[in-house]
Order: sequence, then structure tokens, then C-alpha cells
Amino acid sequence: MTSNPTTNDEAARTGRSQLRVLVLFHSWSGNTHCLAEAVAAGAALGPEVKVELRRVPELRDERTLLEDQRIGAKFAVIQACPVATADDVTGADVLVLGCPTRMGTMSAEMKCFIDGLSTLWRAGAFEDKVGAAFTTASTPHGGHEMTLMSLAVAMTHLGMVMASPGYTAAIFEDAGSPYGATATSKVQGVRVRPSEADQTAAQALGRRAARVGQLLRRGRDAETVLS
Ligand SMILES: Cc1cc2nc3c(=O)[nH]c(=O)nc-3n(C[C@H](O)[C@H](O)[C@H](O)COP(=O)(O)O)c2cc1C
Repeated sequence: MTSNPTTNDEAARTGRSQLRVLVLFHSWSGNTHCLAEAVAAGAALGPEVKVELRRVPELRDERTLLEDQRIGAKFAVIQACPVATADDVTGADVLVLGCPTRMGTMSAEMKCFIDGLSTLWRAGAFEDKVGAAFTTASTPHGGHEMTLMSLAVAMTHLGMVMASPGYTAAIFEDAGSPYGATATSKVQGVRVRPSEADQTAAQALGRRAARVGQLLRRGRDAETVLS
């Protein structure tokens, strides 16, 4: 997904490379994918920002997910999103990671993907990239914050600069958390999609991560001019 068709024109006009935001997610039944799309929409600050949406590889055979009666149709939509390549990850200035909460922490698929970055990590490929996190879980206290923190811990190890939402937007008083965007996918036993407020908080997270990315980029550009 590219947020704005005029992005390349803008880069050519200004002579400045675009800020690249990668929204990297894992999702089976679409809740986290829904937040990922909201994060991507929020990160699309303008023509100088290119936003891409990518998923992490599955650990299970994708056919078994497609054949699963509960999630098959939802996973078919997710499957259409490209799987992230190493170039997608290294080329991004901002990485917003999101996955379901599983057993109170990030999904194994996301953890496996992050662990697979170790060669790039040792080469310093993640230093000074901006990071932020989002998750969904089926119960109100099912581990949202633990998952957000586990993603933050991983990004901290990679040498990234975390753009925590805190209460930088009013929506975080009502949805999401100061650690990242969240949604609860079951209410009184009924499966529900992330609410409008959850999606608004996810947009605010994307906006904040891209904004912090822009500030870092401008500081770096100014440093280059001065040196
Ligand atoms: C193996 C497994 C473990 C899970 N563990 C938790 C959990 O610890 N806490 C929780 O609230 N929900 C848990 N869930 C529910 C998912 O987090 C929830 O349904 C989530 O919204 C799914 O995201 P998705 O629609 O993007 O796939 C678990 C689901 C699975 C399949």
C-alpha cells in the first residue's frame, strides 16, 4: 500500500527522499489487520511520507488457515497483503509493529520474524528507526499492555527510538493506551471489530510515529547541512 500516489512526484520536486513508514502486522481473524489499516491511514501525513502495509510470514501452512471455518474468509483478505521482505524493513524509517495477544504476549509469528532480524540487527540496521506498537486481545485484561511492552522491548533491543503515544492525543483518554493502540475483540462473549474509538486511537498512533520520524529526519538533514 502506498499512501499517496503523488509521493514520487513530491520527492522529485523537493529533491528530498520520502519518509518511509512500514506498518508490519500479524493477524488471523482481521482485528489486528483492522488496526494496522487505521495506523497506516494515520501515518499518511502528506506527500513526503510513504506508508506501506506488510504482514509477517505465517508459521502454519496458510491452507489450514484458509480452510478454518471461523477465520478462513477473514484470513483470505489478510493473505492478499504482501509478506514483508528484508528490504521493506531495512528501508523503513518508521516501523509500527502490531500482532494479536497470544498467551499474554506477542504472537509467535511476530516473535519469529523479529528474531530472524538478528543479522541485520548486528549490522546496526535498526539504529535510530522510530518504533511504535499495537495489539488486539479478546478479553479486557487479556494482556494488551504486556504485548505492547514485549514489542517495545524487542524494538529497544534493536536500537530503535520508541514513539510512545502517552496522552499526546485526546483519544488516548478513551481508547488505546499510553503504550500503543489496542482493541478488545470480544465483548460479553460476542466477537466484535475494533470500535471507531479504537481505530481513531490507532490512527493517532500512526500519526505520532510518522511525526516523530519526520522530526528525526529533519534533525538529521540539518546536521548534515551543518557538518
Ligand atoms: C493461541 C491463542 C492465544 C490467545 N491468547 C490470548 C490472550 O492471552 N489474551 C487474550 O485476551 N486473547 C488471547 N487470544 C485471542 C486473540 O488475541 C484475539 O482474538 C485477537 O483479537 C485476534 O487477533 P486477529 O483477529 O488479528 O487474529 C488468543 C488467541 C489464540 C489463537
